[in-house]
Amino acid sequence: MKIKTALTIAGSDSSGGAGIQADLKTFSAHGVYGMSVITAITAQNTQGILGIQDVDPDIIEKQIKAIFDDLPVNSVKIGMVSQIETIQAIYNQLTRYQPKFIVLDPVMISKSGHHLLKPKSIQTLIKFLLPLATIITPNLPEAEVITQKKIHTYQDMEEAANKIYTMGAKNVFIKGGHRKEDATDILYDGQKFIYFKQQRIDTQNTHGTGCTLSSAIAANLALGFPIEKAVENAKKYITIAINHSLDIGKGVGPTHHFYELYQKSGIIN
Ligand SMILES: Nc1ncnc2c1ncn2[C@@H]1O[C@H](COP(=O)(O)OP(=O)(O)O)[C@@H](O)[C@H]1O
Ligand SMILES: Cc1ncc(COP(=O)(O)OP(=O)(O)O)c(N)n1
Repeated sequence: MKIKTALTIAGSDSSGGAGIQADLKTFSAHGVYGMSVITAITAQNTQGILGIQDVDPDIIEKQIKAIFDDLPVNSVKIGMVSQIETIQAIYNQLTRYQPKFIVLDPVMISKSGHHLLKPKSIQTLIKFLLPLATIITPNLPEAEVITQKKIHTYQDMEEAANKIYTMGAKNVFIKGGHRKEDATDILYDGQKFIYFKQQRIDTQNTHGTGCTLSSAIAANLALGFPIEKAVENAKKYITIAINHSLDIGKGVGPTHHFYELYQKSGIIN
């Protein structure tokens, strides 16, 4: 069997629950070979973020170049991009190498309330990275920022998906993890809205859910699944990962990436 590969371009989370660490665990659980470009180092745990150090844009470009000049890349996931210079570095290299699939998680603010994207960089992300996306995966607050409109109902989620689609993303997946009623997400491919219905799981341990979901989509695209099936599989994956989330640390614990769980579930062979 030919090995499939995925690249995450994201920030490091020292506590291992989100960012690069969650992405690589997710790739591994799918049997996909993971590679990483680190955009920023966060000193982070289940309680919050103590500090952020951005990586020099030049070394970000070199990390991307080092990978694409040597290794096959079946899909790319983009997470925390932090600042304008980082976005430009990623844009320069991805337009050069043109990977087939780009999953863009427009990470803005962590659950603990810290800015992971400087507010003045939002328009740069929308202008440069959004049009490169095979699929963009905003949570509700991120979709509200991108569309500049409040979202309460399913109808609002559909309207936001439609608006973000017109901005240039080929598919839009609005995540409902911040809904009170349920955790239903909606995918829009420019023609139809597909609902991924899910009851809320009663747990406080949801650190890294967005990172896990977006990297699971990237893993499924790398494995060759079409977009709708890739999202369906990823939604199953995140639901199992939250169901088995870990009560570790003093705050919001992380999701669990346990290869055998996914094998037993039938999502992964
Ligand atoms: N309590 C929960 N129960 C079930 N699914 C959840 C829960 N919280 C989040 N999810 C799911 O996790 C995925 C990530 O969503 P979300 O938590 O909104 O992302 P983010 O981490 O970017 O804020 C979505 O599929 C969402 O529906
Ligand atoms: C380094 C890093 N990247 C992204 C996030 C945000 O992760 P997310 O999956 O949205 O989870 P929460 O932080 O909201 O729990 C992060 N925290 N750190």
